[in-house]
Order: sequence, then structure tokens, then C-alpha cells
Amino acid sequence: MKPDIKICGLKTPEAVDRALKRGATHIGFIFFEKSPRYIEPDLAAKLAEPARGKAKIVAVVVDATNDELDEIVSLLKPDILQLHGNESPEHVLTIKALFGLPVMKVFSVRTADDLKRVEAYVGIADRFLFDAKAPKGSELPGGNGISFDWSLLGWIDESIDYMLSGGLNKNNVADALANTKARGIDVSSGVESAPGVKSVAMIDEFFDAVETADAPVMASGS
Ligand SMILES: O=C(O)c1ccccc1NCC(=O)[C@H](O)[C@H](O)COP(=O)(O)O
Repeated sequence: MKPDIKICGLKTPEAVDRALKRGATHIGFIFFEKSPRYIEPDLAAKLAEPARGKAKIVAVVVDATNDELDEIVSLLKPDILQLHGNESPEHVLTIKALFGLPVMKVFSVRTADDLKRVEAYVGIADRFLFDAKAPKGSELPGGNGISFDWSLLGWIDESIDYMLSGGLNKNNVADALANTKARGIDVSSGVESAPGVKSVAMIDEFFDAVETADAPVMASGS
């Protein structure tokens, strides 16, 4: 089955256009002010317009207040809220009730312990995203361009719908798909020429790599 592909941290019409043309199923906008990918909600709304009905629009927030969420939701009208902070299961339920949107809950992973609380969100979060835990000194909870040990996902129940992120790029995405049960992949730094600067050429290369990974292997000698 083809994986979902989320291109995250978009800031220009050119990058949105290329992501959509190549078949992105999700496009993400970052509402975390310290990020080089931060975008004002009204600008994100304009950029997202061509994606409506073609790709899911994802609002990425980190422990956002209800007022912040209210502004983002009313301006952007996202399809999904990506909760990239320390939101508790109770808080996720409250956000879902208040905004009526599906939630993708992020787990930042370095060791097996980081996955212990997944169970508490099953039946509450609509989807999970397993991302690499930020390295010491980074101010960003995501978008750090580093991977984690994917074998840690081995115990995740097959029924759990998750996307994988963290340092994915054209060179490792095929391995990521082959070695995990991820139903979707999410990339940011791996399609950037500098922090926050998306490269349409790198977006192309990333999709090329996914398509190659997805292509059926031809029988040899016949
Ligand atoms: O990308 C950011 O700057 C960011 C900041 C704060 C919270 C989340 C952020 N990114 C969320 C994403 O979904 C990224 O795509 C994910 O972390 C993977 O990033 P990368 O390792 O750079 O591909």
C-alpha cells in the first residue's frame, strides 16, 4: 500500500505547489514561534488554499493554548491538529471536543521508555507520529533532522496507525518504510537546503525515492 507522505514546515507557494504536484497526502504548517519554519496563521491559510480537497492540511502546535488553537483553526481551517508537545490524554480529549478535529499525537523517541505512554492515548488520538527526540540544546521539539532507532517501534501493536519522522531524507526513506510498519512518513529538514528553506529539487528527489521504494520488484531472468 502506498504510504501517506507529509511534507512539513511549508512556507512558500512554490514548495506547496511541488508537494501537491508530487502527491503529498498531507502538508504541515508550523505554529511554534522559535522554529525557522514558523508561519503566521493567516499566511498559512493563503498557502493552504490550493491544497484543499487534495491533501490534508495539518496544523502543528506545541502545547498551544485554547486561544492560540482557536485563532489557528478559525483562520487555517486545518483537517488535522498535530500535537507536538506534552499534551496529556485528557487534554487531547478536550482539544478534540472543543475543535471537532482529528488529532495526530506526537511521541518524541530516543529510548524504549519514550513509548511507554502510547497505550494511554490509544482510542483518543486518531493517529500517532513517532519522531526523534530533540538533541540536547535544541529549542525545537521537532524538525531537528535526526533519526531514532526504528527498531524501538517493533513492539507497537500492528493495529496502531502511525506516521514516522525524524531525519528522513531521500537516502533513508526506503529503509524506513521497509523496516517499520509506518503507514505514513513525514519529512521536513530532509527537503531543505537550509533550516526553514524548502528546496523543490529535494522535494522531487524525496518523492522519487519513495516511488522507487514502492515499485514492485520485477522477476529476473524472464
Ligand atoms: O519543524 C519544526 O521546526 C518543528 C518545530 C516545533 C514542533 C514541530 C516541528 N516539526 C514537526 C514535524 O512534523 C517535522 O516534520 C518532524 O519533526 C520531522 O522533522 P525532520 O527531522 O526535520 O524531518
